Amino acid sequence: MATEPEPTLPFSIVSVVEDVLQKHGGRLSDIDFASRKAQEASSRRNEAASWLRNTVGNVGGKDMLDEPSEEDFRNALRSGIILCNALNKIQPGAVPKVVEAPSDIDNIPDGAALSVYQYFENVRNFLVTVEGMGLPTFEASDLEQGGKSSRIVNCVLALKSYSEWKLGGKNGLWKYGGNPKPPTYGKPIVRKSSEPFMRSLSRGMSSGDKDGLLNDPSSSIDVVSHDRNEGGSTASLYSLVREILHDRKQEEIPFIVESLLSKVMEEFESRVITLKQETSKTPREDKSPSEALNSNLKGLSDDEEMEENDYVELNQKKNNDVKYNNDEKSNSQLLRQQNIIQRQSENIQELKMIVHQTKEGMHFLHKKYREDFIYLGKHLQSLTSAASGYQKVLEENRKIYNQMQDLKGNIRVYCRVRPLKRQPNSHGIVSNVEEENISLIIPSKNGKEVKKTFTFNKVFGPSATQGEVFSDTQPLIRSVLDGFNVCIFAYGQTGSGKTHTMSGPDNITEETVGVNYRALRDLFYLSEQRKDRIHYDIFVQMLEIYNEQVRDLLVTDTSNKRYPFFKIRNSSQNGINVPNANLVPVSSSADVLNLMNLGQKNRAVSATSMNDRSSRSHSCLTVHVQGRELASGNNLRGCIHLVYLAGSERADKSEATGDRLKEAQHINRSLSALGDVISSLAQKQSHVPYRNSKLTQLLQDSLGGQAKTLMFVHISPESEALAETISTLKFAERVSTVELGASRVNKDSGEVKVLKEQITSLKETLARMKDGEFEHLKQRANSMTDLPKLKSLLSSSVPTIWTSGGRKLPRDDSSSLDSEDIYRNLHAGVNVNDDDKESFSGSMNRDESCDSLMGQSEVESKRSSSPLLSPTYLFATSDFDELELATSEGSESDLSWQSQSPKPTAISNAFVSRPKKSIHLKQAKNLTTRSMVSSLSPSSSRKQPTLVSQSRKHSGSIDAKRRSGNA
Ligand SMILES: Nc1ncnc2c1ncn2[C@@H]1O[C@H](COP(=O)(O)OP(=O)(O)OP(=O)(O)O)[C@@H](O)[C@H]1O
Repeated sequence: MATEPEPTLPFSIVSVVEDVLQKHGGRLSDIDFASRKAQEASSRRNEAASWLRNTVGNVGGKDMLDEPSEEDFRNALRSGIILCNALNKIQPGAVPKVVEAPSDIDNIPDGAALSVYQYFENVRNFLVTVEGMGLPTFEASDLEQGGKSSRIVNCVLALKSYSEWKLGGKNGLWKYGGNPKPPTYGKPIVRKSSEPFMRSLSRGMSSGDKDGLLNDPSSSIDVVSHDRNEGGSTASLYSLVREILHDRKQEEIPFIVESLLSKVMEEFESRVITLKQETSKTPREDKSPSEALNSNLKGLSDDEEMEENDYVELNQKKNNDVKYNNDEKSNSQLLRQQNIIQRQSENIQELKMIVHQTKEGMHFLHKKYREDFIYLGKHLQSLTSAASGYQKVLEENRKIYNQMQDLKGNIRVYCRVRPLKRQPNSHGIVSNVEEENISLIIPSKNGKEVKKTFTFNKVFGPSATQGEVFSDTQPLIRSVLDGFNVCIFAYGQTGSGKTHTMSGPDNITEETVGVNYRALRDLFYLSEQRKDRIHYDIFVQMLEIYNEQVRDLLVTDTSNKRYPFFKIRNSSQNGINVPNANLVPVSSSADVLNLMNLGQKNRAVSATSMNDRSSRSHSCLTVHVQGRELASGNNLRGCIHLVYLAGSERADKSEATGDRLKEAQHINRSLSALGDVISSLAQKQSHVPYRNSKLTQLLQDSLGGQAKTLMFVHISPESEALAETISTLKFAERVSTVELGASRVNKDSGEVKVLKEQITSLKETLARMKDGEFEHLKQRANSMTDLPKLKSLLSSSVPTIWTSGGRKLPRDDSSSLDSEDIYRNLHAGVNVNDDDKESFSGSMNRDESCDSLMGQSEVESKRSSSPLLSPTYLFATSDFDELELATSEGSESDLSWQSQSPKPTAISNAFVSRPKKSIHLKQAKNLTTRSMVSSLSPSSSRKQPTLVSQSRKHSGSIDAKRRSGNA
């Protein structure tokens, strides 16, 4: 069985003894040996007395005291009885006869001498026996006072030792010196003699023979044997011991040695305890670097974010530490550390794996993100292009929409017939109302009734609702928000229903509300619908033109009766022609209606004999729309004019005189100017006479160009209003058919025939010319069917050419003239006599309304110089018979003017020659009116060759027709 190697102490026993000797050696010399000796003697005596008492028991009725004094001890043993009994106990019969003490021993004083016999016999027997046993003895005198009680004690203790030896089962010869060990450390070592000890000690000291000391079995000081290999130390120890003991008495040495050994043991034990304590606390408090490293690594193991570099660094540190700890303990620690490192390595590998996976995940996400980004980019691109495409589509839609509006005609005329008033002796003249036609029953002089039909873009009968009337107006509102200018006129004789159409009746309901309100409602509704694309700002102006002066109707301070007049500036960039007038921002149709009410109050209204609400001025409500496209930032601007034209009644019927007559003249003049402008626009003339009236000047931006014009023409169905009705309808129809005729040129081959008839008419006119200057031209013209040739011929022959407006054109401008110009100027060259001028002046007052409707007012003075330009003339040329009937209820001067006018008659004759009913009425109106309007302004010369060439193709049929007509 393998034995555990004893742990090696970090200190030697020699060093302990040395330390004790050095510490306590000096003090040992001061020990009180006397007292120690007395103490020792007392202790031994007590031991002996105790043993005797236990062995012998009560002797003579007296027990041995536990701690007897020296005297008590001698007295108790003086009789020799106790001693003999004790000896007999150990060795029965050793003393065959013991002289007992007398029975009255209690009466004998302790110090009294016993009988000699007793004394001698017992003590002598005892001493002889003991001596025979080889035990120490004493002298009998020692039992007496002054004797050495120590020898008695030694004898008793020897006897005790013998007894114990014998009781231990030992037999044979007992030797007192055979007792090897002292009973305890604390008890003094009892030797029979100290000499052997001292001898052996001295011998060892003197000879240096350690064996002598070691071989002494009685020596209990064997500490040196442990240090026998410590040569130097042992020598110094000897010298120390010698120094301490050399002056001591023999009997003191055992005590000194005993004390020293006791101290040595104490010192040794304390050192061992200290060592144990240090050993037990060292693992906790004094960590080695490797242990500290382990702790660090453990901490790091918890940290999953430990960087690899840190780990390498720590690993190096650890390796260094491993080198530092190379003992077994360190090896175990190293093992633990290696385990930890292995775990850490595994953790790191795991972390690396996670990092790798995370990196791959991130890479994947990054790649996916890039793909998504690219996809989104493409998607966004497609969305952007789709959005821009959408914008383009919207723009295209807007263009198409407005082109469609254009195809309908930039100038559209709607006719509305008011319900017949229930008046006595009043009957209606409207016989029929269709989609685009209205027929009147016109009484003739001979009692026959003639049916006259007029054609418009739309005709609304008396039963038409407000909603139906507005339905065709609605598309124009959208155009306003698309950036177009729109102008809606309400035209007609006073009391014919203008206010009803535009505003509604007095008691307005949702159904009866007029065009104004509906248009504004749609305007705001559409602007609200478009607000995510376009932001609109909407402003309102309301102006009045009274006696050719412009007033602001949105003034709130009406205390000043003298309204300021405003100038019209058509050069403004923002489309606001009267910048000084109030321009009120609005956000709802209700705002506009409130402003309209204000304007209506401010409007100059005066009673007339025909209608107490008849207004004597034009009023114009203008809604300006400014939009900003949110996507592109583009701005657009549009406006809508809602125009109430003043009543167009004839001056004689309204019994106007004085101021009223002046008002009527201004009104008619401005209406005439409006007719001129519309006619010019319809013919696409390069010059449009906007500046001939405040009305046309104000509406300049909304008449012509991309602007859209809608005219509501109102007629009264009563027979009393026949003349006004016919005048109104003729003007309206001319406006309507002129525009539609222009758009139908390439569609209607029937026009070719009419154009050819125009040429024929020209030829016939020329034939009647008496002027010798043009005689040869007439002859040549008669032989010509090619207008360009005619034109070039005329331009080379005529030194000065006058336009319809009376402008004098230079010769080099003549190339721009067409056949109509030529035709017109041919007539302009005719001398008109004074009678003609007067008759014309007279006819103006007579038929002011007709004058205004015919559209010739550009230069008042030029009018008289060229009767051919008179509107009255133009009407007469188209349907002379009807006009004659219509105006038959007028003054005689009308008829006389017409009859006195030779040129209209000449022209009308040309048209009378053609069969009136041979062409569809509408077409006939269009063509006839076109021919008349053509006489006012030049048409496109580019179309002439085409028309002429067409005329050539059909010349045969025309000639045949003419021949049949003549026949
Ligand atoms: N389509 C219609 N249906 C029913 N009543 C109508 C219609 N048109 C006009 N009226 C009525 O005829 C009368 C005259 O109409 P309105 O006042 O509109 O004429 P006006 O042309 O505006 O006259 P003025 O030029 O004098 O202002 C009004 O009482 C009106 O209610």
